[in-house]
Amino acid sequence: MNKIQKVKIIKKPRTSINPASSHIKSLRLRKEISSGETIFKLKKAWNNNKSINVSGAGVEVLGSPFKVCIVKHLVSELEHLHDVVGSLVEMVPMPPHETDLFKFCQSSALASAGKDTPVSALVQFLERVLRGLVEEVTGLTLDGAVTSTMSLYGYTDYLLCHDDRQNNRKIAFIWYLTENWREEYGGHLDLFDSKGGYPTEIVRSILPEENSLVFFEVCDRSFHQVSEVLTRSKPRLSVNGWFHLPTAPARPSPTNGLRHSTALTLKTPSYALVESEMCLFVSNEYLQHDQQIQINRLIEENSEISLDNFLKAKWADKITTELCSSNVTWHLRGPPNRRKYEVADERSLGPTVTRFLNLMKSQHMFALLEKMTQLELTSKWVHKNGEQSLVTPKCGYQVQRWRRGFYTLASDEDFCETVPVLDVFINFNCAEWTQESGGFMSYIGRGDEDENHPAENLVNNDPAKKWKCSSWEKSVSVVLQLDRAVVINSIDIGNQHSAFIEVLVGRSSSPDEPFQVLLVASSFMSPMEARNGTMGTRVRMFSSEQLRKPVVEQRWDRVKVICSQPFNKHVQYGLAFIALHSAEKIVDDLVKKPELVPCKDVAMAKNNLDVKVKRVEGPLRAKQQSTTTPPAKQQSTTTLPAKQQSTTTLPAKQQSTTTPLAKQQSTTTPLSKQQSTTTPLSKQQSTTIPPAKCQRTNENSFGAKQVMKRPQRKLFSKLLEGVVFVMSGYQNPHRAHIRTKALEMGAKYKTDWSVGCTHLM
Ligand SMILES: O=C(O)CCC(=O)C(=O)O
Ligand SMILES: [Fe+2]
Repeated sequence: MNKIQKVKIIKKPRTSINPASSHIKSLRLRKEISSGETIFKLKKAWNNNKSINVSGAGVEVLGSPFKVCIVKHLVSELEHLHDVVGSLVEMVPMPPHETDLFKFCQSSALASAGKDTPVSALVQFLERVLRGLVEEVTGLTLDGAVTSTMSLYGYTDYLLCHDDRQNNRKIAFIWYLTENWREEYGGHLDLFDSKGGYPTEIVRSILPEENSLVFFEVCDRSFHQVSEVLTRSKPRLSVNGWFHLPTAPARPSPTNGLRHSTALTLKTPSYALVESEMCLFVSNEYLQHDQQIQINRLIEENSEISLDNFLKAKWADKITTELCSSNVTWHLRGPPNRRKYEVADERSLGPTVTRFLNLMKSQHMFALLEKMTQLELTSKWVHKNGEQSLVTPKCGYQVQRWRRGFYTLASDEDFCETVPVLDVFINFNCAEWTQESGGFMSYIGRGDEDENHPAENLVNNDPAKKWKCSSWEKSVSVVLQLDRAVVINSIDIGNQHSAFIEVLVGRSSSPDEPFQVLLVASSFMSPMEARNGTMGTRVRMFSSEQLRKPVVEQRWDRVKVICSQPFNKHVQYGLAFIALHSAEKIVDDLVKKPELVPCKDVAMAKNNLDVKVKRVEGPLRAKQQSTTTPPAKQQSTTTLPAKQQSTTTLPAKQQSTTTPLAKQQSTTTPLSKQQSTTTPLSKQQSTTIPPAKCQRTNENSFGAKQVMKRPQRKLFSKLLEGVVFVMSGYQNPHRAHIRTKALEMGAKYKTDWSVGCTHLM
């Protein structure tokens, strides 16, 4: 039986537009730019870190805050440029992307477009003409290949402060393509000054004028951002990318994490306060035992909770008035590549706020939170190595003020890195807050794991790679395109924590016909296993008897796999592998180079999934941001340490609202390798942003969430306990090496697949 070399994922339908490459071929640099005299001046300034404005040629070089070159009217033929932009916008899908760092629409890498299309012609223009110009000005010899994408920033889109240092990028460029862009539309390219490796303030804002080009040297000072787009009238369009050095050694991307001390200083609770303060401030119902039990139950289930009217109205009002008073001194907190919001100087706070803060950091509040969460929040004697020590949880807090344009980037370092944390916050001055007002607090999972598990992994025969959803959704699906239609006689499926897997089939020749079920939804994990996270990597093999007749007797070239996990919301699930077998002979040549374009389902699912609150192996990350025009909003935040693991939540007795926002991934750089989808631009522009699980900014609502999970340590020799594996396709010595390692990790090895085997490697 031949193994069908799985798949390419459905390709975008051919557009009716004929290659408009002729337009692009006729794009020429405006001749004043490349005159010998201009280039000489620019080169000299660039090399000496000096600024020069060759105004006659419309070109400027900046020596600080880092080396930047700004070219106005890059190409001479504006009509041609309009044609090109028109074709590109129609041809290039630009799905929306959002992380804590950015929100915009972006195409996949333009270089992946087929030959003889307007896109490939544009890439050639970038690689030849633009690279030539950049090389002349900078004196660098650059790699022939450019990494480029098309980006579209709609209303309220932005890209926060970053330095572009990734993947050996040497020169970044942006070519702006929207006609008549005006100052009041926002979307400026802001350049930051820096000090000691940290961005400090914006020293230059560049208007993204049509047909202007900016390029700059990517270095540890190249901090820049795209300010929020403030117009609904048109999107900010650009082609942007990076040139690399030809033989730059591959080195890991700098983390850009620039470790910054946590915003909070941790303190032990105060014991001075009398308990009556608690009854004075906190609404009675939250002090009642049965309410606390109910709250605890909900926290156990969801790991977060929002308690409306946590404080008695009278006190909440007093606090609000004091916080809004002009007596309070607010300081902006940075650095801009990490956060931007204001923090109150404690000494300037009014008496009620101070009293309230004392309550929040008192042992009584710790005890109340302990009752609600069942986390260990009060001092405990701990026996360790025959000795007893008193462990006292600590808290850190801030009184923050948020307004339009403020943000924090997700970072575990905002919390203690090694200690689990309970995040607690209370909002003031946001009565009648609407969704339009923005300012949500969102909890997001690590996106970087998800980036490692794209659907492409299902076609790269690497057993270590899997396809996983990036955060929980009841079901996710992927469509695989085979090289030809065949009868599928049997299927092997390696599970990755899905409870059920269903396989459907279709034909590319009849795209409108619904998929037909080939393998009915089959159980891979019991509800108990799913909840406990055990036995999530079973392999099951389905013979033709287990596949549905008459479907199994017919030829199909599309395979849709639907995975679902209704029992455990906190697991990234998907497929480890799927192998389809056919008795028909498959022509090797056709199947060896599967082309993979993730289908819309995946891209959409990914977008949808990424925004959900999820719990993955690592700590959850937090994001706070305010992007629309709200009245000034105030938040106060208290973080308390915690110990146990728990999950997401909903409100106790009163309602808490979770409101849709947008998708977040926690990658720290704009996506340069996006999936392409079949969604035309016109559709995407009207795409509503996928829902996210966000904490609504409710007036006087109290929110709590455990944001870190302590990984359970396991002995190395037990890491693969319970795994019984067989190996296929590995040659010695690699084979022996893997086998030995797996055995050392507690797995059992079998030479052939048999009952009891759990993994096929
Ligand atoms: O569009 C711009 O002005 C800058 C884009 C950018 O910085 C990026 O994509 O990394
Ligand atoms: Fe950038």
